[in-house]
Amino acid sequence: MANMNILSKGLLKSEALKKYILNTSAYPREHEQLKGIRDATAQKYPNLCVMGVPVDEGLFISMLLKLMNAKRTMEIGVFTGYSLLATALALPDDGKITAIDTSREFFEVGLPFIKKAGMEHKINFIESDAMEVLNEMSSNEKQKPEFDFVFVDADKTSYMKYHEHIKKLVKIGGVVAYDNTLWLGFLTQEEADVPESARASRKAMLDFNMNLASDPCMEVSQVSIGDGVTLCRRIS
Ligand SMILES: C[S@@+](CC[C@H](N)C(=O)[O-])C[C@H]1O[C@@H](n2cnc3c(N)ncnc32)[C@H](O)[C@@H]1O
Repeated sequence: MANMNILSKGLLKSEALKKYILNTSAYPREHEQLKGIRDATAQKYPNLCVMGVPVDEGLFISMLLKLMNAKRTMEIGVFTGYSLLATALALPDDGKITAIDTSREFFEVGLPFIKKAGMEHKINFIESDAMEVLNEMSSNEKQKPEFDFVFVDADKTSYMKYHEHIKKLVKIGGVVAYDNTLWLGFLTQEEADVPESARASRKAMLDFNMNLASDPCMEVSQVSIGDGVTLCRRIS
């Protein structure tokens, strides 16, 4: 019973801390057009708006990109463009983002805010299944792109397949960031306690995390921000 109390206090504290971080350092620093995307998404897709990266994660990605001097990036899983615009704002004026999503409709919700921020010229949006684009890029031996940074935030069951391609497309010293690697906290629960709709992704994420932990090509750091972001720096 005593242990339960400590545990529940810990969880409550962590929710309170999350709010504290958002209110103190994240919301006040959110770019006006990013807030525009967040509000427009909540209005248009009230049940899906949690798909966008949270504000503190957007700031984290922005900081990382600037520290790396990233110029050429790829994003898999754009939705309405929150992380995409956070990335575009962090890149230099001649920076370029290859942005892939199966839905142009989602992307178009955020596009007016991307335009207002003056960032459209940095973005090449491709409406496609990500595997098709990755297959094509990987098979083009003559002009294989070399990305400084790749952000992956699409279907969780495909992360392992994406990784096999991306690790050859990111340059040595470049970084791949995988979102949702804590998968809503379900990873540490028994499968029977997890809603059926989340089980396939939970299993895929458990396998993916295990696989990354022993990937000799990557230095790995799993960061507990948002729903978990795993940073992989290519070392060979
Ligand atoms: C979690 S949302 C991305 C959120 C986004 N990063 C943001 O900050 O708003 C996942 C997106 O992945 C896209 N997606 C799912 N499966 C995909 C696939 N196989 N190829 C490309 N995009 C995919 C969905 O259409 C959806 O927009």
